Amino acid sequence: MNAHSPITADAAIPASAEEDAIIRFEGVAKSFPARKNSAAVHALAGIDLAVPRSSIVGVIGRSGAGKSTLIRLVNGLEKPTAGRVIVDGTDVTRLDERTLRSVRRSIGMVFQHFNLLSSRTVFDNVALPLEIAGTDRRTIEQRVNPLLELVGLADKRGRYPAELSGGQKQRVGIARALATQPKVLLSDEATSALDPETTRSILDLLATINRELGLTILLITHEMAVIRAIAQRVAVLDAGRIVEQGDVFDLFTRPQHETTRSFLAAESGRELPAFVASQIRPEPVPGGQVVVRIVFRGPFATHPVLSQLARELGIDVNILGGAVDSIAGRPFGTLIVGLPNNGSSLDKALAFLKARDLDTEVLGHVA
Ligand SMILES: Nc1ncnc2c1ncn2[C@@H]1O[C@H](COP(=O)(O)OP(=O)(O)OP(=O)(O)O)[C@@H](O)[C@H]1O
Repeated sequence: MNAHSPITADAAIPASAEEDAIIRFEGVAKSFPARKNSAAVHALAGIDLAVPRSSIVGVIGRSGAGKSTLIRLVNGLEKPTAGRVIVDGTDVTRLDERTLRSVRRSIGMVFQHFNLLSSRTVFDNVALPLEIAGTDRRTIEQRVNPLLELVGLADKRGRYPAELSGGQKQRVGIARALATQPKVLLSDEATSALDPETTRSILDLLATINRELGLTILLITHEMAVIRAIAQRVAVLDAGRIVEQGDVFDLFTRPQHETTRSFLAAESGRELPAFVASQIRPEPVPGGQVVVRIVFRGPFATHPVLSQLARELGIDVNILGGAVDSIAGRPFGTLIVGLPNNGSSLDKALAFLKARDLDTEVLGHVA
């Protein structure tokens, strides 16, 4: 996959035009017309996004960024004002309602609030899309029972939604989304209503489904932790535009856009330790230290670079905080260090780190 690139809407280039994309947004815009008491809303503009077949792609954005609108364009619940949305070779923006209904069967969807029918059992909720499609009872039994096994609810087939926990309800929602054997699964904040532990188990289930069934998943979320847990690629949506997109590891370790950085602020090691945050200031402090964030990627994450720096350049390095972690199975570390506030030592230290392919960022100054 390509490294990520910050893009402006006007110069937007598909992340990976040559890849086998099962979903492709091409120059998509969506505006909602003005109404009596409200101005027109430009919900999306200049969207170019490719979702490779069998991948998990996340779209992250704040409330109102346009996430729901974007996902509703895939199953034709919204029509774009400009551009095309291609799903498995079909431009879904040009279909009549009847053809769209059949295409929707190849697109499963899971929702934040599960959207189960309270008067139907677990089995009958999962069977519903098959009944609507006119599937015979025997085939329904053959399809639904393994799906209940897959989501771990075989023993709950006769229960009603009110008798289930949030996590179990979402498992029913996932089984129902898979009933018509879709090519694509859309997830609209599927874990936002769940506690962290249940979130983890639902994300694990989605990852298993992706791996075992090869099902492509496009998910929208406002949480970086969700992206980090299961996505391979990510697009950051801000006020209707994709401001940055790419490989999850690259985006987490080399965020380019301010919005991405703010989403990452609470991620491990990026947050300044409280005692530094309370003292840090933008202007140099005479005789003080410069606070620098160093990001270690890949093999350098475990090298003793700082002790080399201290030894070879004779510069004191004061470690203020940090963490070593892994994203998508690749190690990376973040260290917050204090370096002497003296021009030549600082320049030498930054050049030393750059020569070892480490990213540095001057965050401010402390006494
Ligand atoms: N049917 C509609 N008519 C008018 N404006 C709409 C409509 N649907 C969405 N919008 C507007 O489009 C913008 C994007 O909304 P959208 O629901 O896609 O954002 P979102 O990122 O999903 O937000 P949230 O996380 O709060 O659900 C918002 O300003 C919203 O008010």
